[in-house]
Amino acid sequence: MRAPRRRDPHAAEIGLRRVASTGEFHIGVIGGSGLYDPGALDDAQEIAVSSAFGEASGPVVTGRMGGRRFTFIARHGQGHRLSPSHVNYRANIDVLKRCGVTDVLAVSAIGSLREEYAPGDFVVVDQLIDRTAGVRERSFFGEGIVAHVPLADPVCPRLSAFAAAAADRAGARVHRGATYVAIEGPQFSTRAESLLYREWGAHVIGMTAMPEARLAREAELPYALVGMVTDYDCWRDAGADVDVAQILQTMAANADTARAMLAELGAASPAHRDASPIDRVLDTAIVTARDHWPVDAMARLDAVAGRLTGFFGQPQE
Ligand SMILES: CSC[C@H]1O[C@H](OP(=O)(O)O)[C@H](O)[C@@H]1O
Ligand SMILES: Nc1ncnc2[nH]cnc12
Repeated sequence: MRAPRRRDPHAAEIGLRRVASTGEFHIGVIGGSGLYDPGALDDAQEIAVSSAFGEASGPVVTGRMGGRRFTFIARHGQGHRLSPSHVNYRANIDVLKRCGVTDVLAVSAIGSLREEYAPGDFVVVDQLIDRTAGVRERSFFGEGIVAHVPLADPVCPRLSAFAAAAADRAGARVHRGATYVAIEGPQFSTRAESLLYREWGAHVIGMTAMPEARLAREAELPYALVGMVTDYDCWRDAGADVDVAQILQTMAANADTARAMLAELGAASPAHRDASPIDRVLDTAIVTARDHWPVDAMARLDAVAGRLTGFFGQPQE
């Protein structure tokens, strides 16, 4: 599906500050490798939204499915131009927050580190191990305003349960609960690394969930990750080691099921969702004394932490 491209009359407004929340459940979808569009959205609009954190991966597409609002961004950009190390994760999350999303569902291609997670299966991840190299921007905070959010449980159990049920209804074989190890890439792992991650207890592997999940948490957005297994990485004695052709072929075969999952999610989600503790995680995370918050940092955080900083120094709460 190609949504009509247009400059929304409110785009400048959206680029400046987060859209006032209507209290409506609004799902932001980050589409990974092989999922460059969300499927048919009612009243689809493509909007270029600017971010205080640089260039997002591309414009968002916003519209409705099953009555629910979805806003979609392709993680690697249209045409898959951005490597996992070059995705601007901060800008993507900032842009989704500016669009008023209440929750973020990431959809990713993943390798399997376990025999029972077979190519084509969907895996709803519940834990993350970060093996990225530390070069990706992993926090919105630190330049003038310091915050330490809790990340013990990096995904939202409610959104994960909604997504798992939707994937079931879309006809996928679904595994609930798995530990995802995020590597820097862009190369795939060595055999020794793959075997080591299995010993660590990881079940699946990818290159993008970190720092995405960290940033969603800082932006007070409940985050869930549905992985689609594309390969067995390189730990098995039998079978071929992972390569991109294998991944893209499996993704091509499963992208329609992923879109069906989104449609099912829209059809079954409540119009309004109950509050989540993640919605207010910054209440107890910011350590910098309020009278030391620099105005420029407050302006940059107007979407991510707008609930606390307000717009250009005017606190909203
Ligand atoms: C194209 S193969 C490797 C690539 O696929 C996964 O991307 P995403 O998580 O965005 O679906 C993996 O993390 C790598 O970035
Ligand atoms: N084996 C693998 N390693 C890292 N990222 C992946 N994405 C899909 N398969 C992968």
